[in-house]
Amino acid sequence: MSLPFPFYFLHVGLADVADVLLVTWLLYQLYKLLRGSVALNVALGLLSLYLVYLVVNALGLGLLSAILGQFMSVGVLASIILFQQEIRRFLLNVGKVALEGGGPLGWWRRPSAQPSGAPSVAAFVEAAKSLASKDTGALICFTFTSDLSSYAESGDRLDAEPSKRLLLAIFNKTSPLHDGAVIVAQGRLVAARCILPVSQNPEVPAALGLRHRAALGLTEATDAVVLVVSEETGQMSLVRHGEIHRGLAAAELKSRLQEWLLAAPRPA
Ligand SMILES: Nc1ncnc2c1ncn2[C@@H]1O[C@H](COP(=O)(O)OP(=O)(O)OP(=O)(O)O)[C@@H](O)[C@H]1O
Repeated sequence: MSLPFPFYFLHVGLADVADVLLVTWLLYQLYKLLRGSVALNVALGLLSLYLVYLVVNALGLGLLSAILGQFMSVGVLASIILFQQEIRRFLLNVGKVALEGGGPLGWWRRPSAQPSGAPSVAAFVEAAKSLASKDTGALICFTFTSDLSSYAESGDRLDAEPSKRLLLAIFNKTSPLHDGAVIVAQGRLVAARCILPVSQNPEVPAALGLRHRAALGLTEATDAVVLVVSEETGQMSLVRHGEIHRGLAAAELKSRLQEWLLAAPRPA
């Protein structure tokens, strides 16, 4: 069925309108899923390449069109490889909703039934101070819009209220949970012993070992803020957007963390 307002050369039917609305909704869900991660930049790069391909094709530039066409023909396979983390996360969420039930909207990134809002920083700062004074290492990641569930899955699930005592118990050198990172989301300790992606940036100072490189790696790929306590030097650092702020005093750590956690966008 055609609408009563056919455009000049287009015949717009109701099915076309529904089609466009569905694609818009899908693209919005995709944006929400990728927002805050490098995958969004990759997706935008691929989209730009596809638009160039369409223009080149329409202009009839044979050679360029053939070259870009080669990329496009392997596009689906390349996308699966490039977005394997996101596809896995998406399928995990679909499976979770199928098992636990829930409405049709927001199923892509349904927030957990945890209290929302920024976590109180006092417990983290007090724990960091105490760990630093005993030269005990720690790695604590605060997540905002980026979904860190794939990293949380690499460790042990906790879902606990953050407290200084609990953080000290986790990072105690004799604790089976002390290795790796703790992930904090929506004011809860989600998981411990998590493995983070290590930064490959050649400009990272050689003095920084794997703990600091892991903090940098995560913040290069996501909008997380990471608190690091060095086992070697007892220094406290904060990492955000792939940048490290080292040797912070407790007061500075507290004010920066407070500022960053409050300024950060909440998940949709
Ligand atoms: N990819 C990773 N994800 C999470 N934690 C990691 C990762 N790699 C290393 N770690 C943690 O860092 C510890 C090793 O730290 P390493 O001494 O190499 O780093 P560092 O940056 O020099 O830190 P420190 O100053 O505390 O010694 C490991 O025992 C582990 O707990």
